[in-house]
Order: sequence, then C-alpha cells, then structure tokens
Amino acid sequence: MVLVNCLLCKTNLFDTELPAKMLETTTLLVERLRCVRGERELFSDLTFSVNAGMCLHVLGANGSGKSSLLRILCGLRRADEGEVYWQDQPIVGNTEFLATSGFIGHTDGLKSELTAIENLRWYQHLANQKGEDELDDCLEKLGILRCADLVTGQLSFGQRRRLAFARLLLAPQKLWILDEPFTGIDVNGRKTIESLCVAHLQAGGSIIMTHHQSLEGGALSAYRTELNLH
Ligand SMILES: Nc1ncnc2c1ncn2[C@@H]1O[C@H](COP(=O)(O)OP(=O)(O)OP(=O)(O)O)[C@@H](O)[C@H]1O
Repeated sequence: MVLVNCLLCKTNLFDTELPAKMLETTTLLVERLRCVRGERELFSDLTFSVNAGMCLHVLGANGSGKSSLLRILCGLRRADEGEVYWQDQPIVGNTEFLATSGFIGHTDGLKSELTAIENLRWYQHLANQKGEDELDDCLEKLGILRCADLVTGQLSFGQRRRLAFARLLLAPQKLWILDEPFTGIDVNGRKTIESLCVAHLQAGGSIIMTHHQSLEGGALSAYRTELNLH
C-alpha cells in the first residue's frame, strides 16, 4: 500500500475513519484505486483524500504511475478498480466536477495557429466566462502579456507552459490538477506560479501536482502533503 504522509494534520489517511472536521472540507475522495498499464500494475488499493487548502504532491520514479494517476483523477482515464468522488459523487460523468476542476498535463492543449489571447478567449468561452480585461489580466499575471498577439506556435516552450497555466485563472475552479507544472519554467516564472498556487489554496482551493523535486522550503511547503508512488 502506498503511504500518504500528511504533513499538515499528522493524520494517517489510510484505513481510518476520516475525522468529521476533515470530512467537512474534503473535496476529493479516492478509494482503493488500482491502475494497470500494459502488463504492469502501477498501483492498487490507493486511498486518500484532498481537502480545501491542501496541495497533494505526488512523487515517484519515472514510470511509477504519477501521470496515470492524475489522468484518472481528472476523469481522462478510468481506474481498473476503485472510485474517485468529488463532494460525495463519483467523478465519472459528473459535469459539476468537470466545471470546477482544471488540468494541465504534459501536452499544453493549446491551438498552435491561434494567438495567445485567442487561445485564452476560446477557453474563456468554454468556461462560460466573459471579459477582455480578464484575458489581459491572466496574461499579465503569467508575465506573457507582450505575447498576447503572437501565434502560439511561435512561442517558446516556457511561454506556452505559462499560457497553459493562465487558463486556470479564467474561471473559478476549486481543484487544480497539475502534471509537472514547473517543467520548462524559469526561476521567476516558478515563483509566479507558486504564488498563484498559494493564492488559490488560501482561497480554499485544492491542488494535486506532480513534481520531481521536493516542495520543502518553497512557497508551497506549508500546504503540501506527500503521496509517494515509489
Ligand atoms: N498507453 C500506454 N500503454 C501501456 N503502458 C503505458 C501507456 N502509457 C503509459 N504506460 C506505462 O505506464 C507506466 C506509468 O507511466 P506514467 O506516465 O503514469 O508514469 P510517470 O510516473 O508519470 O512517469 P514520469 O515521471 O516519467 O513522467 C510506464 O511504465 C509507462 O510505460
């Protein structure tokens, strides 16, 4: 069984009744997940919860199943066993969950032929949101306002990653699921993204992220709970 080390509440989240206080704030509940890829079982009997204000840091060696887990948690892939619940409801076919969660995967999900701001406008429309100023504001926050009218295919890798992250700010989403959000991001960009993550957590949001380095000592240190897939 995979170990969850809850640094904030010092509570073992496995095989225990969740305390009432924690249940109140539990947003995502993962029960006995199993994932098999090809011939290999990546994990099984994986149980944990993610609460408001919590950053779950998923760690593990290359190929241990971190991305596979995140894809299950955001509903892009079905688990081989087990269930994921969002506020007591299974996430499968749960449109409320889809509307309130944002995912950044290894691919950025941007249209190369659209400009940066057109990409954001498209996502804004999908998220049922409005306002040109908000688009500029998102680009500004990620330090890429000057790229607004550039075709996305011409942006650098780091600029595209920043633009992908900017989408998260377009609509109020309670859960951010981030697969290696700092890949290709420079030192200042990492600080920017970390402070946006902290603001999200302080506003009662939750984050699940993979990242190969420890978050200890950084801006997210106080919010993190580690899940090691080994
Ligand atoms: N489509 C697939 N078919 C079969 N096996 C797959 C498929 N996609 C991934 N795998 C295997 O699943 C395992 C876990 O992959 P995953 O991408 O979840 O790992 P990871 O922990 O995110 O790795 P990394 O740290 O390198 O990003 C790997 O051994 C990989 O080869």
